Amino acid sequence: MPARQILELSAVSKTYGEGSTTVAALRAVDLVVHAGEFVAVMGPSGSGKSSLLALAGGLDTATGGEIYVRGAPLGRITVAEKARLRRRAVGYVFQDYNLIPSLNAAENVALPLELDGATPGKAHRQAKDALRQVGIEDLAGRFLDELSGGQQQRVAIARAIVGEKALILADEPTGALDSVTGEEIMAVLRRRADAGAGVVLVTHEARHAGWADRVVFLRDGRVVDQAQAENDPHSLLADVPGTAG
Ligand SMILES: Nc1ncnc2c1ncn2[C@@H]1O[C@H](COP(=O)(O)OP(=O)(O)OP(=O)(O)O)[C@@H](O)[C@H]1O
Repeated sequence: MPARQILELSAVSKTYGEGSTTVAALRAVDLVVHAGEFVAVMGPSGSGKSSLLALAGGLDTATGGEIYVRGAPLGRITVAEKARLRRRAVGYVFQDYNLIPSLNAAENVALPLELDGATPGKAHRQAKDALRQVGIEDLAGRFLDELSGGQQQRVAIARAIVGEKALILADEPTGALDSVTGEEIMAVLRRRADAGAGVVLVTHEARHAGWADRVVFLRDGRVVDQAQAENDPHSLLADVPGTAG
């Protein structure tokens, strides 16, 4: 039986602005991510990687085409249905973490579970487990201003993986981490995919893309040559100044 589709982008386009200031960030992008699949998205700065992730996570709306998360068309479900789907099924690691300063690390991680109706005890247990997976269980009671940038980034990753999300979307999730911790985070994402999640990672580091089953390369808002990227992501980065990792 073929693996279940977790995410599908069908002819998705995204333009920002109007008239002479229009920017076409994505142009007719098709992409399917199955359960158990870890997909890396690479490409030069401005090629549309963050836009693709934001649309897939329902944080922004497409200008054209349709996006399906676990079969639900994001452009055609209600705002409430979309909010529920995002809470239950989607874990998102933001570039700027998006954590809540008045909550401690464990509370930040537990929040999406509690919003979704989990008891505080169960949510806290799952939050502790997610913090353990990213290596900072001992910092569960710390507030954000007591954590380093890298530790905050790990809290953000824990929040995205907590509660066995079906789809994990991570936008450059290792920027504040040293290379050893970065590799550990890749191993965490790999394990989530092996356990059945669909994982999409935006990265400019070829060695991180090496953890993925498939590499999708974007250029000027279009998907170019997945097969080549799969065989040798370095080759696709070679002519892009400032992106070789
Ligand atoms: N909110 C916005 N308003 C206007 N233009 C935007 C907005 N967000 C992105 N863009 C433009 O859309 C294009 C794609 O941007 P996007 O951030 O998706 O690229 P990226 O590949 O993630 O880049 P980077 O690697 O630098 O983060 C760029 O030309 C960018 O300037």
